[in-house]
Amino acid sequence: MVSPLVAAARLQTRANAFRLASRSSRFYSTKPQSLKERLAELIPKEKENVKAIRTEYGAKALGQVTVDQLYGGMRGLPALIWDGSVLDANEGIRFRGKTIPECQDLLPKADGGAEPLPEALFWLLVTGEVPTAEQTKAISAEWAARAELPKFVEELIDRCPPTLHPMSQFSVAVTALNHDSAFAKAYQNGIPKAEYWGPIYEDCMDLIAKLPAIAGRIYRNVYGDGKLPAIDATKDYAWNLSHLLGFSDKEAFVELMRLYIVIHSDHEGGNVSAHTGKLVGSALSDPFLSYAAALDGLAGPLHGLANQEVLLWVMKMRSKVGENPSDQDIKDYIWSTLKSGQVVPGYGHAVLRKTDPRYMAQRAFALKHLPEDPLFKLVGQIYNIAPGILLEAGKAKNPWPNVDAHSGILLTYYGLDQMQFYTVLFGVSRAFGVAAQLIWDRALGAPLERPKSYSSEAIKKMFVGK
Ligand SMILES: CC(=O)SCCNC(=O)CCNC(=O)[C@H](O)C(C)(C)COP(=O)(O)OP(=O)(O)OC[C@H]1O[C@@H](n2cnc3c(N)ncnc32)[C@H](O)[C@@H]1OP(=O)(O)O
Ligand SMILES: O=C([O-])CC(=O)C(=O)O
Repeated sequence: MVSPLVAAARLQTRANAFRLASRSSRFYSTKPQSLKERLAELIPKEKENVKAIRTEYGAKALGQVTVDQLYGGMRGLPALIWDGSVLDANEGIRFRGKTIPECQDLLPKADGGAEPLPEALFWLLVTGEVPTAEQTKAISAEWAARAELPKFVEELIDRCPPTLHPMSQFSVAVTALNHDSAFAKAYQNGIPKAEYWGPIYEDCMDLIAKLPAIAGRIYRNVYGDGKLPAIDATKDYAWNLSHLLGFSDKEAFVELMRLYIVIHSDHEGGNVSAHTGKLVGSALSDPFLSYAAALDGLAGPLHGLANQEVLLWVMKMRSKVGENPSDQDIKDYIWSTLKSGQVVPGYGHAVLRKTDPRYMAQRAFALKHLPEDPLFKLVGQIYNIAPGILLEAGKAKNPWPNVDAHSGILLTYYGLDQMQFYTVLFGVSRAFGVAAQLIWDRALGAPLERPKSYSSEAIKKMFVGK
């Protein structure tokens, strides 16, 4: 049974597809309209839209800023613009207005696949439109064609000691891609501001295309014999990522990667990685430098590294309480974590106040593909217990699980059990949202970010006696 919302979105998509198909057959007899061509059409309209909003509402206030917000990590502070995705505290993420189930329903799939293709999600994030199957395939082919790494970047990764955390290796490699940045070169050659988005787009496409080769190389160097297969230009992005990691023979793993990249791609503008990418990009650092900075933020345990921390925590729990713990064993373990001053990884969120729909999407995947897996059952048991304890402890504003509470056990099931590597996969995914945002920021001429900071002394002086 399809909800009215999904049915309406489907109709809209079919209308879009029809419009696109007829436009492309009129103007491009052999090739479908490319993402860059569509973007070039959308940018002037969006510039007009922003101009109109600023003329009409530019002087309106969005609310008050409290002193607590300055000390409290700016929670709830309205400070950023990003159209790609919006997070509702109770409902979770929508990509260009579409929920995760709607994306699963509407976005093109691989032949024989059931999960949406990340290529299509990128198109959606950039344009707000669902691409046709043909356009999605064209992105797969384009990314495959751009996938090769410069030799010196391969050597740089090969020289990293295997003891260097995979996220640090990842960041080093992405930073080094700046060597060939089209934007950095164009800037040095005096490109005018109105044209920035063109080379930024090229860099973003290169960035996303090269991430599987970086991730695969790190994985094979640290956990294998360092030898990598060639990518297959006829396959999709997630298949090639799986192939470079050594898992493309498991069709369900490839499907997992498709879902994984889609759900981890973007989480509105204010999360640490997305905001870091935007901030660094605002200095006109190229997309490689901007995304390396974003990766460094993603590598923190309160953000993307939490997926590694969850699995470590679950494994430690298992070694303490055994394979089949009672509810009481789990309760005691969670309390011992809290009493020792640590967070329960995978639980809580800065914005969400209900179970993360990304957790639910992964749970649905597990119910379909690995319902009897003992680790999946354990994670489900923890889900039944942890929120009650976090509520009783009374500190966390959100006692429910986030995306990171589930991803590790899915990867472990398929044999990817090297948990230090997990955040690299998150980093491959998050590039989709950050890249889409960098393209639009430069297209719309977003300025250098520079908010005001205050000293505590200044705050006291402002309010003393008032
Ligand atoms: C992809 C992602 O980034 S999803 C998030 C991944 N991170 C994790 O799963 C780590 C565990 N969770 C947390 O640390 C937090 O919930 C965060 C960082 C995600 C959100 O932080 P905040 O917005 O500050 O949460 P909140 O306002 O609820 O925090 C209030 C208090 O509850 C604590 N708290 C929040 N979540 C948890 C948790 N899971 N376990 C224990 N304590 C928690 C906070 O540490 C804070 O304590 P303090 O007052 O002593 O500083
Ligand atoms: O939104 C946040 O702050 C953290 C998060 O879940 C993400 O970035 O995916």
